[in-house]
Amino acid sequence: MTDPVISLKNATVTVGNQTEILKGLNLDIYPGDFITVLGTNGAGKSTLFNTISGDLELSAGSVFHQGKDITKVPAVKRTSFIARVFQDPKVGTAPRMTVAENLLLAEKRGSKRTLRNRRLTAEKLDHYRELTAKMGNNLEDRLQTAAGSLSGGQRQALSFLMAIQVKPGLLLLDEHTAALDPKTSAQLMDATNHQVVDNHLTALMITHNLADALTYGNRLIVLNAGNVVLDVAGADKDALTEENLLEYFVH
Ligand SMILES: Nc1ncnc2c1ncn2[C@@H]1O[C@H](COP(=O)(O)OP(=O)(O)OP(=O)(O)O)[C@@H](O)[C@H]1O
Repeated sequence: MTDPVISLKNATVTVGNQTEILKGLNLDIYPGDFITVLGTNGAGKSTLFNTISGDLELSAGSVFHQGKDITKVPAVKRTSFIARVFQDPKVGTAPRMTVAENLLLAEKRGSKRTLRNRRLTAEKLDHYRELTAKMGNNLEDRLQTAAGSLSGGQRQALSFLMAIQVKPGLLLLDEHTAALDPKTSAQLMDATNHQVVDNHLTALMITHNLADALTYGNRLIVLNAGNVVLDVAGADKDALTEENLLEYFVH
């Protein structure tokens, strides 16, 4: 069987007065997995992402990347293979730079982010126009607009494109459509799905939207009190209903 992209073994995070917020969690993420992640507030979803990205150290257990132990590898080094999109449209883009400049900046994942010695050629602009047009929200007409002047939906679409500009080994989507109005959110979700599927990305997506969790992805996990309480894929996932899922939402 193929090696997992990321493996968490007995991942444990303890804070303050011995409070465990991840409790010996085990999870194997395989190439091409698109996993929707559900769970009550405080279940440990963001903590899970923080341990994968390296922003939070494990108190016990290990993280492996393609079989290599990366438990002690800092977040900054993991950006060469892990990309993340956050809930807040303001995070992830440089507000004073144009959309095109932001995309140019994102072309070198993991290395120092500078525009020195890099130029926006006509060829690049054509490529960015094509890329942004796929997001379905007229971002392609705003390539020369400062990111800070975009609508929330356009800015989030830009953050998303920047995250996948260089294909990441793993894409972490941290409620990336939650701050948007329902129509914009649905539209970005649809574009996200196309990009993940068409580019064979491996992705985890935290959402509180049960319908989205059921509709998208090949696999679904539910976290509760710092552990995975449901992990289903394929036909088992397809057979799930929102009522089934609610049974796992216990405080
Ligand atoms: N650095 C920290 N110190 C103390 N407690 C923390 C810390 N980080 C998270 N927690 C606690 O750990 C639990 C899990 O938090 P986490 O943010 O991972 O939950 P979540 O599932 O992402 O929740 P939400 O859906 O509200 O975003 C919560 O009870 C939270 O208050």
